[in-house]
Amino acid sequence: METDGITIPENRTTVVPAADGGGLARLSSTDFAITSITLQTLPHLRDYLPDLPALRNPIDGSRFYRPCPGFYVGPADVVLRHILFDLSGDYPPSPNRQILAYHRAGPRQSICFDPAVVRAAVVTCGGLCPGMNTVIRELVVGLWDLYGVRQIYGIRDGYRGFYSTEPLPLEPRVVHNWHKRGGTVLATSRGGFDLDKIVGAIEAREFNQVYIIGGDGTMRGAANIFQEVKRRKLNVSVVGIPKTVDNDIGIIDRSFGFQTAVEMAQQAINAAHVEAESAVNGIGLVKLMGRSTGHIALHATLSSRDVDCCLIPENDFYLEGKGGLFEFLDQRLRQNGHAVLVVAEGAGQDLIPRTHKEERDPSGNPVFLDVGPWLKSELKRWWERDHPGELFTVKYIDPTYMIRAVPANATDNLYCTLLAHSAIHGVMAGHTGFVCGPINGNYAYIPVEEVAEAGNVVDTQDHKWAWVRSVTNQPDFVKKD
Ligand SMILES: Nc1ncnc2c1ncn2[C@@H]1O[C@H](COP(=O)(O)OP(=O)(O)OP(=O)(O)O)[C@@H](O)[C@H]1O
Ligand SMILES: O=P(O)(O)OC[C@H]1O[C@](O)(CO)[C@@H](O)[C@@H]1O
Ligand SMILES: [Mg+2]
Repeated sequence: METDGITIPENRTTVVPAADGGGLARLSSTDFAITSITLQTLPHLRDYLPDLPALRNPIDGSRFYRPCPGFYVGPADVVLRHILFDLSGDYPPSPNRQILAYHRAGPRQSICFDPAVVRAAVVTCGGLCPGMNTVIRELVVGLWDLYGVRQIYGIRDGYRGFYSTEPLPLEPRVVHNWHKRGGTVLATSRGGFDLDKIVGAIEAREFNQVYIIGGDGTMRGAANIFQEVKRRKLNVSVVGIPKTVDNDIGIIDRSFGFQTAVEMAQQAINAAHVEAESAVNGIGLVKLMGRSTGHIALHATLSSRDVDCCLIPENDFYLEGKGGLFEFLDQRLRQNGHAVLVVAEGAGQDLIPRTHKEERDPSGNPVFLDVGPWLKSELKRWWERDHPGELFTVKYIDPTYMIRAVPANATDNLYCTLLAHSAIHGVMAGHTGFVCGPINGNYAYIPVEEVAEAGNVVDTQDHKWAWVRSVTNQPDFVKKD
């Protein structure tokens, strides 16, 4: 790849000889050596429109600050996918000790878009997540202030809004206090993805920058839009900004809004704890979001310390018999007089009797059976059967949308700002078909197709889950014969 006159090898192996004393190659005096770094290809509009101009970044002439040395990020600046290595073994598992790298996010000295002709569109898709309005706000203010872009539009109602609604003109005056509001002012929806109509509308409205805020489903849609835009050879940059309260998007460190949701979940857990502690044989049961992943439940459990057992979709559990949930709760109630259970909404799905056919939402996601009320009634049934006449209370709390329909906390707001700015810089430089996000704390550009395919589930074999088990001392729910 040729960028700004520097040739960078992408998607192929740069062999760094592991010679004695060989700097980067030799990490220690053991036999471990990184033999190569593979830089992921980052799509660029010039891949199919070779004659695009190279313009000076207008930040150079900013009235407010002078870019200092090192301000601009060059094509040789990379972020490594892994920073943890087992020098004696095989972690991370990679053929021939290849290390994956991504282009670093940030302002580029040379850009491809004349700000005067930029027509930017911003859309939000999928479920709500704290911080969506902050990202929209920062996209608008960043494009306006950093680059002098004046034509910025909000697409209402998610993907379907491209072809079914009028774009909403946005400017700093309009969005200035949006970061204080939960939800998305642009509104969002599931389903309604019609590739032809969406790209047709992008062409008809003459948008040349498309900022797509959404989760894993949205990123799969963004990958399709990017491919179709490329097939039509349109001068349109497409960027994904990963959003999901469930934290189920892979490669990036975490998604924005997740920390806020975990913080909100504490209120429910605290209430469940107070209720359980104040009752005779009290159980506090809290159901938390997490369609197919238990990240919210796991992090809420770790930060609370009041939780006795955390049930997640990635770790099957059972109720009856040795090593089961009831036996464990029996011990806890005898020891402490109360117990707190946190269950992720996707947990225990194969234990709940199904009375009707599996449903799907308009995006095709499964609609789950409600684990909370089922578990509550199972707990009552168990107690009445095994401890007839003894006092017992289950207080069930389902905060559902309360953990995601709030404004982002300070950490997430900062994160949203950095994401928006990263997206703008990459797009203005002509990159397309990418997602921006932090990898090991540093912001990178990742091909959207890679993000669309990479999920993020809780790894029950890693240290974090072991940590949960050491905090709760809950059973592993592995049946022993
Ligand atoms: N494979 C796909 N191809 C094209 N579009 C898709 C695909 N999957 C989902 N979409 C579209 O992406 C949008 C959002 O998808 P979805 O409802 O699954 O939410 P999400 O982006 O995963 O966010 P979250 O899970 O955090 O709520 C919807 O408009 C949906 O139609
Ligand atoms: O917004 P809806 O369609 O009710 O969907 C709720 C789902 O959205 C999420 O918040 C994010 O995917 C899940 O945790 C939850 O299952
Ligand atoms: Mg999703």
